[in-house]
Amino acid sequence: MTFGLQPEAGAVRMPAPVGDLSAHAGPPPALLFDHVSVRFGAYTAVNDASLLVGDGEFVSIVGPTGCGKSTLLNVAAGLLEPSEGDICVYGRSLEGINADAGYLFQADALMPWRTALSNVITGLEYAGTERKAAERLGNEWLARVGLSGHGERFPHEMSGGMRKRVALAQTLIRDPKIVLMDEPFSALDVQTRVLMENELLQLWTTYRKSVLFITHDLEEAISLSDRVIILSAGPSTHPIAEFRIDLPRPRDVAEIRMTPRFVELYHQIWDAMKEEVLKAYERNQRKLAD
Ligand SMILES: Nc1ncnc2c1ncn2[C@@H]1O[C@H](COP(=O)(O)OP(=O)(O)OP(=O)(O)O)[C@@H](O)[C@H]1O
Repeated sequence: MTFGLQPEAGAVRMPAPVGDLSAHAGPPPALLFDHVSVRFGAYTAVNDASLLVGDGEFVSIVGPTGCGKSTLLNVAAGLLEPSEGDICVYGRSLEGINADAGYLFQADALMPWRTALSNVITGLEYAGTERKAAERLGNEWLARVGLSGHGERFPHEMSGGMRKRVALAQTLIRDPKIVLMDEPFSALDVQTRVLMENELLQLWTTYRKSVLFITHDLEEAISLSDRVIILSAGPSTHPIAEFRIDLPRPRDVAEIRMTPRFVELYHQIWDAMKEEVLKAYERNQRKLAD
């Protein structure tokens, strides 16, 4: 069975659950969800989910609201233990926090009492890096995310886009092999969002991290990713389809959205997703009526 790394060109719809890992060949993937289920009390949020992120691959997960996207990301981060199944990081079963992963959330996780530079180097400080060396590296990273000369600003003195850049530098300065991103740009205005998406792609091209990216936004998922995985509506979420995104790189996320191939992929993926979105919407309406 094709398991993600080399699906055929174009759209590849996979049966649910996507789960036969035995046929996966090649080097161990950065992340492997092996028949993962997550229950919160009697509620089954995720049921028998299997998926992988190859080394250096950019994979997005999309799905209806509340279906379990963040839950899967928390499992990958080691913040949440699966009720069943296993999560492997570069071939090794994960126990505790995923030390190979950096995490970027939707909400700002910057410390308001620290300057941009001081926020960027927080992780290095905890790791015991000498202050001068940490500051030198911190300034390099601020330059890489377009914030040269802004190191002394406090979070309240920066725009949402600038704060997001600081958060990105804060995550990448620790050189994680894997970056877990939970709707990192959803709070930004449309223009800033496009700028940040392009910057993320440039950084990804340079440093080739393995990325698992969660988003509601199908356009964002297609324009950034190598593969897009669709989750079913909750409860008992699991992958229902995956699509290889065969758009050329390097990409400009605004321009790529105008291309015929992008539009074609969008239609194919939306076709696979809309039934689940509708199901989730109807369930939410019923909950509100109860
Ligand atoms: N700690 C928890 N305890 C109980 N239920 C939880 C917990 N965390 C998540 N859930 C439930 O699990 C389901 C999936 O939640 P999750 O946050 O993973 O969904 P999501 O797809 O990321 O949501 P959104 O689209 O709103 O960002 C939801 O019904 C949620 O209420």
